Amino acid sequence: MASAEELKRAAGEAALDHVTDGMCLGIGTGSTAEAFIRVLADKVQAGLNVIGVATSERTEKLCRELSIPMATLETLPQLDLTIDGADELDGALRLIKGGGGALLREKIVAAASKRMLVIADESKTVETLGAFPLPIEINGFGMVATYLAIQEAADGLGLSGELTLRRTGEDPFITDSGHLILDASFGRIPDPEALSRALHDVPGVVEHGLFLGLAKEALVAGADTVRHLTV
Ligand SMILES: O=C(CO)[C@H](O)[C@H](O)COP(=O)(O)O
Repeated sequence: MASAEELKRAAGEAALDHVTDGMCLGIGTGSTAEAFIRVLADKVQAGLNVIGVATSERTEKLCRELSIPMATLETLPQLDLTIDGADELDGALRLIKGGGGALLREKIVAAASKRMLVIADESKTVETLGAFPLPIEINGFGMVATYLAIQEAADGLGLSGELTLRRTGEDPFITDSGHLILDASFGRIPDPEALSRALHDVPGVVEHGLFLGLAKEALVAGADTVRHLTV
């Protein structure tokens, strides 16, 4: 049986077929995105000409270490393709992202791209989003008020569950943009669009990890093959 690492690498290798010379690439965050970055770096070494925009400081550092040419979204605000992992994807390619804490930049970069291609292994596919706790990036100011307002918004949709402040050891986890993350264990999310709107209506919510209508394609690595899903 293929290991998780092998599946991530298979998805990363399959993603290379979608990368062509001269592309401006959004580059995702997480272990699957890192598997892609490593195979991309080999191609760049062999002469592929691309320029990347990272979705996190961690990705930026790895890409630079591997000599992938990098730019910022300020200098390159329109990208051809973003390749990124996901924590969950459903049949309509709606995603939960942010397990690695990079959801805000990931969403900005994906939205600035003509295409978003998700890379994942089969374990990430679900019927209904929500088994993975939904990351919600919030401003530190008034965080208790924001916490309560999120609970109220979720209650209004019939969703309830724990909201947990993400930590690194004893300290709150701080995102690359200086915010906090609440991980929301709502369970099944039958109407992700309604939850997205409700969360965006809460002052203090900077962004959430529901990626809706952004990904039109995914490469999902299973034991025998990598499936190319489209919507
Ligand atoms: O959204 C993300 C980071 O914010 C990642 O894409 C997501 O957490 C999946 O990570 P991995 O490939 O390590 O399972």
